[in-house]
Amino acid sequence: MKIAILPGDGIGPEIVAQAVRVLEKLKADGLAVETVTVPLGGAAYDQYGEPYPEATRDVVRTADAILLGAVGGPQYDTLPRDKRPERGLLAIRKDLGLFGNLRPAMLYPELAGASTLKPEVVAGLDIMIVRELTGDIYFGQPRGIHVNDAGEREGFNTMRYSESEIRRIAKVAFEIAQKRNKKLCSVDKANVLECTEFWKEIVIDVAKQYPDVELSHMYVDNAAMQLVRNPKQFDVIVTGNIFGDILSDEASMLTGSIGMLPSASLDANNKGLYEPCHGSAPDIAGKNVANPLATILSLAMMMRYTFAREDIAKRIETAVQTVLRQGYRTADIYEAGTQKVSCSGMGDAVVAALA
Ligand SMILES: NC(=O)c1ccc[n+]([C@@H]2O[C@H](COP(=O)([O-])OP(=O)(O)OC[C@H]3O[C@@H](n4cnc5c(N)ncnc54)[C@H](O)[C@@H]3O)[C@@H](O)[C@H]2O)c1
Ligand SMILES: CC(C)[C@H](C(=O)O)[C@@H](O)C(=O)O
Ligand SMILES: [Mg+2]
Repeated sequence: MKIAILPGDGIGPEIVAQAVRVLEKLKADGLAVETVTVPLGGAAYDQYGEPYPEATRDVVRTADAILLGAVGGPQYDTLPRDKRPERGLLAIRKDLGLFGNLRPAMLYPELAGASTLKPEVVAGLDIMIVRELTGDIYFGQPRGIHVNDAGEREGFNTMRYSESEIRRIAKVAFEIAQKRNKKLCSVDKANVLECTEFWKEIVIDVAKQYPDVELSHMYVDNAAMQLVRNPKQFDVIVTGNIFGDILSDEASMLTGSIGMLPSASLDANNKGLYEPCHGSAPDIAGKNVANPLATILSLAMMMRYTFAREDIAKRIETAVQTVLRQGYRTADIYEAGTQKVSCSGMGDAVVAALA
């Protein structure tokens, strides 16, 4: 296994360090792992003047899988847009064709009280959000900020989806639904946006190949509401890039904290980039208080999806469950009666639980 490690910015290096310790433990137990660490985002800009430099590109293109922390920070927000950390992240996703973004929102029973929702609303929650990751308003041309015909400054982006882009993500979502509870909800804004009306049409067509999956449709505004009203009505959700970005952050809070939500970004051959759904959290960076579990759980997803090592994925997930059962909590999921630990303290606990 050749794994590229991209710590990134803010809390990125702190949380990735804990996942790397898990990897080192697996290596000590006999797993053949080779890692290479390269910068992305602000860290890459600082070193190379580019958020996705050639040195990083060369490594990630030949790696089997990539583990990323997070990118971004206020010190980079005034750079020209093409130099910003977030552009580096979009560039790596596009460059590697990572169109299928899986964001599972699962509640560990031990964290039922950490959710801001009533325990009975979230108990047993297990949703998979399938977010399209290389299209939509994120990449559509034209875009920019210009002076319009009326002489006024104007910002604009373009929402676009081609038929093949919709077909391939719908296929991923139907196949995941087939392996789960066979319920797929496609989220759109077909009542207003032609682009997503087209999305809906194509998803309905793809559904003909999956008669065993029950397909439903929901407008994104309603979906945002339903996710907090009755999240357990969902099994798999498939949606475009921008709606998926927003709904997955919303879903993360159902699980107790955004620090719990992992993700996989896959290409057509299950080569993947694995990262927590959250950002670089500049407000807590450098304090050793961030929750590393989303990153550690992202490593579990890597074992499952890229390396087809369900046994190792389960081993990591079981270790996470064990430390939660033992009562260890980082600040974001802390409740009275549990034991508060630092980011590296949580890493210690997970490594010990792996033994
Ligand atoms: N995939 C990515 O790399 C990614 C994702 C989202 C945002 N960003 C970038 O991150 C920067 C900050 O963005 P933001 O503040 O909107 O979102 P954020 O996810 O970084 O932080 C939102 C809030 O959640 C908290 N939080 C996030 N992760 C946590 C963790 N592991 N443990 C404990 N608390 C955690 C933060 O402290 C903050 O209060 C921006 O530059 C943004 O562009 C990057
Ligand atoms: C940082 C940003 C480009 C990114 C996105 O919008 O996809 C982030 O919010 C995410 O969810 O991974
Ligand atoms: Mg996001």
